[in-house]
Amino acid sequence: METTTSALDIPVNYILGRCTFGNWDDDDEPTTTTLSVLNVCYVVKERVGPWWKGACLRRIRHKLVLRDACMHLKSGQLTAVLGGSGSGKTSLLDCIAQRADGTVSGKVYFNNMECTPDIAQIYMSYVMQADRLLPNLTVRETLRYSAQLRLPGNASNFDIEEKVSKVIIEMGLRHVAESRIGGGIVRGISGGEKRRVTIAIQLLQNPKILLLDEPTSGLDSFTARSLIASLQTLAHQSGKIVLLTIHQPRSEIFKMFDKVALLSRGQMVYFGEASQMVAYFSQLNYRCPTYTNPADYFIDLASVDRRDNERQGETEERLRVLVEAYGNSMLHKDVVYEIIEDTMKPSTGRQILAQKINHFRPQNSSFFRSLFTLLRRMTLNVFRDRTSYLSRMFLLSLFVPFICIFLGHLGTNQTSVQDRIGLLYQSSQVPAFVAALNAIGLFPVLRDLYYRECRDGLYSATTFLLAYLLHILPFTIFSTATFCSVVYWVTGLQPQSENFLHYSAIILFLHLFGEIMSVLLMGAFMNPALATSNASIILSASGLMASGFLRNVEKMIPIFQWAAWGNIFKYAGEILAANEFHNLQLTCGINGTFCLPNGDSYLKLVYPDAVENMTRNFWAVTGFTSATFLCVIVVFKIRGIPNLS
Ligand SMILES: Nc1ncnc2c1ncn2[C@@H]1O[C@H](COP(=O)(O)OP(=O)(O)OP(=O)(O)O)[C@@H](O)[C@H]1O
Repeated sequence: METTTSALDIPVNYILGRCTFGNWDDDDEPTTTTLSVLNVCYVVKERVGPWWKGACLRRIRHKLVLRDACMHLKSGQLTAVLGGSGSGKTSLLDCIAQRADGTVSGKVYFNNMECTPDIAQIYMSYVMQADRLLPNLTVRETLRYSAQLRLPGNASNFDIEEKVSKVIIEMGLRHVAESRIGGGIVRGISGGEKRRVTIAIQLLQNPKILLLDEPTSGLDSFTARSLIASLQTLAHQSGKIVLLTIHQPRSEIFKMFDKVALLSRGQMVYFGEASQMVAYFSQLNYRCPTYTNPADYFIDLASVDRRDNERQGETEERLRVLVEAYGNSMLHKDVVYEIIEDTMKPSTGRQILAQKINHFRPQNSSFFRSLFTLLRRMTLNVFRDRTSYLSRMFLLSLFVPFICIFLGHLGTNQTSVQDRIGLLYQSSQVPAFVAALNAIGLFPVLRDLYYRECRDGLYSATTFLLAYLLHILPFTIFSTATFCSVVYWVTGLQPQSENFLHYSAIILFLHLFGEIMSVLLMGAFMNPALATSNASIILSASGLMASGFLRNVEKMIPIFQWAAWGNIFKYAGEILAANEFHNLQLTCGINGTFCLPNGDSYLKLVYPDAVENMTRNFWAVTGFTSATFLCVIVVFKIRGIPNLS
């Protein structure tokens, strides 16, 4: 294999090595990486005005978030982006990682080659502010599943275990490797350890560049210091570029930075060696007082004081002078000169790199491998969560005693007709509702993890949703079987096994439909509470309008009749009615009042063609459930991946 080093400073065998068995980890290959940011400007659109005016009527305001940001970073450096709240730190990382929502101009170069989303996905890892981890897995399991999703398909189990153990040691997680992550209800590892797990996940891919947004937020100062020390070691020993944003670093942390970028309202006030910062500002007559943390002093210096107009004017003028001074400084000119000089170099390796890029995306690990990894991870997560597990298995069964006690054995007299209708109505509604409730408890955390991993390019919406559907299927089948077995036989519905199977199949489909509908709404709305209320309204309105148990559909106004054709409950209702009332013998009273001699007379009145349409209706129910699942995939694809912090 060729071992020449391209002009991009990436050995060709590094690229090729990723697809060779056992050689996907390039730790032993010394490479110099550069990351250059040249005159990056970032503009976002904001809609102004009350929401009820809608997207079209609200005025659009363009906001300049970053202006002419320039940075030149080399491997082995730990760089911090400092600045007050809203100064553009996160936006700068978003632009570098090619994840910005708005319009970006200027250039970002990776090893002197213009950075594209493909390059960013392969060589950069982005640790967002929030830890999105499954609470019921241990640290090692979390990393193992992540490795299976991230590493190339030819990585063996041994390779994966080795890599996982390595990052566990690297991030100082050995003592909690077998502990659960934990969450809001179950206590698990500490906040600092969760941050380390999140970083460790990104390190699995052995990125050349590690971007971290506020890695120390929410941590006490000791934990924050030890985390930054680990990142410093990572940069210095592994030769990575580590770029992080940080709020109020204590002075010991400040000393660990090799370089610092200071931002104020999207403009650079300083970019250079951390050790030169005090001298630079002293020469501008802003001397950091003795015994003052330089980071605090510089962040204050770069912030606008908005307490009153006078102070705002003063601080804005000071910032204008500082920005101008930095723009005219040799420090800035050297950075720009260095970037331009580097990018002018001939780069024969670019085409090779460009050709290879498509082959080494993480999602190129096979569809089935991703699907089974997700399936195993989701199943383990639900098995470990006692509440979710019990609720999935037995929540539907909780309704059984109520139904059985309330209705008892139905018999065949005239009043049993109404009891049957009530039972069938409840049978169609309850499973769908219970499924929606189960989804609300479990899906949001999986969805947020999907958003993060999908943004990292690990798998698609289809793989995720298919894995979700497959992992709930055994629970859905079990809880339906338990519910139907008791309700059906205790209440004494038609005793033939064929009828029981028809009844159970419809309950299974409705149970599944409720879950899929709920997932669809959680794809459309970020807020799970909003999704739940919408799911409840849709399911009750559908059952009310289309099932025919509360009101004969034929007697409704035409618009409702047409709408019923597009509703799964119409077909499910017809099947349940035909299944129960066809060939059912009823007894009449002795006082000669109106009497239905058998179930078919009831069907003739309310569901005239239900028996003939059984097969068609079964196909319709199957089709509706499948089509709703396809709609979920479409909704997730259209909605895209929100830029979660
Ligand atoms: N997509 C967007 N839509 C609207 N405004 C945005 C968007 N992205 C960034 N901004 C605005 O740009 C400014 C900088 O945001 P950014 O999140 O980068 O700041 P920050 O320095 O990271 O702040 P903090 O330290 O508080 O997280 C803010 O005023 C923010 O509201």
